[in-house]
Amino acid sequence: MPAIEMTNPAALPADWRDILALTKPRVMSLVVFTALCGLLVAPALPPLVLGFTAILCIALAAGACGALNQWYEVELDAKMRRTAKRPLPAGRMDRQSALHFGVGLAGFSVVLMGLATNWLAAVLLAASILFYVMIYTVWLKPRTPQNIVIGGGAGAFPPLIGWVAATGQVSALAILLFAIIFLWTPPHFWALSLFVRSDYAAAGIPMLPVVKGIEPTRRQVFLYSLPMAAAAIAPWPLGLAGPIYGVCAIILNFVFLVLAARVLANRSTDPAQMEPEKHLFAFSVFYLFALFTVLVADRWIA
Ligand code: HEM
Ligand SMILES: CC(C)=CCC/C(C)=C/CC/C(C)=C/COP(=O)(O)OP(=O)(O)O
Repeated sequence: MPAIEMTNPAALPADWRDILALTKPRVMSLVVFTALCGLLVAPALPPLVLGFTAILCIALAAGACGALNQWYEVELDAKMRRTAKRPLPAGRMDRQSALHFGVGLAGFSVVLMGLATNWLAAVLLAASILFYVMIYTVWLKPRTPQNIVIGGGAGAFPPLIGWVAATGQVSALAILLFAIIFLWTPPHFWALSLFVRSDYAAAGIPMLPVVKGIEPTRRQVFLYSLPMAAAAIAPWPLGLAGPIYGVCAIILNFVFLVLAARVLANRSTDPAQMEPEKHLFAFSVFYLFALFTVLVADRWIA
């Protein structure tokens, strides 16, 4: 645990914007959306109230992850331009409150999930929170550039949990949805890490471009994009999704691969000239929203 207390009592208390910021709402939006899509493409739909409760639980759990991550990383966040204005490093909230908020949300979301849907969904939810906080944030992130490959698995759970909340069991499409996000995470994050490399270097976090350099990271971005595209298109040939999904998935993945190839071809080491990396990062977020949207549309229209 970071040793120093970053609290600046003069700036307390936090307002609702800080509490919201603690949950990383922009990231949470995609986590929740993929969970909702996992629930909506499952073979059996739960009653509306239970479905809504399941998605609420996943949102609260994702918020807990954000709060616990920021509680643990207050010193690191203070060293990076991108994160220095967060409520804890900026001194607008005290660490103890963030810890209580995170633990409370985590416990509440898991128990509510178990009571409202089923205990397999609750166990998977608890495992994702523990995975993100303990395996990714505490263990791997400060130690190895493979942190996001292994630890990023936590972010791949939401559609699987949505599916299990609806059906009580795991099946092939749910596992494929997990695989798509698992393989999507490295290009998503490493594209960003290339143009904020100096932040990670300043904070001493061993992200790939800091440890191995820019060119190897660009190669990894492209290499992970290939199996990601295969996993994303696979539901169509496997008969788990129809042609609407198949055609849209091919187009989305084609664009993704073109942008990843532009990253691979970029020779600049100056963040100001890393347009291909910025484009791929921005597109990666749109891509996942769009891919999951067409999966649901395909299921509901066809
Ligand atoms: C270990 C895995 C991951 C890492 C290290 C990572 C890292 C990041 C970082 C550093 C940002 C920058 C924006 C910020 O400061 O909030 C970001 C943005 C974002 N990430 Fe990830 N991410 C990961 C996985 C995911 C997953 C699984 C999802 C959702 C399925 C996701 C969705 C998003 C979204 C929606 C944004 C916001 C982009 C924006 O602000 O426009 N990320 N990610
Ligand atoms: C089912 C469930 C609850 C899953 C949620 C898992 C989750 C929160 C996934 C998102 C991953 C994420 C925010 C990574 C940010 O990396 P970082 O923490 O290194 O980013 P930072 O540098 O911005 O703090």
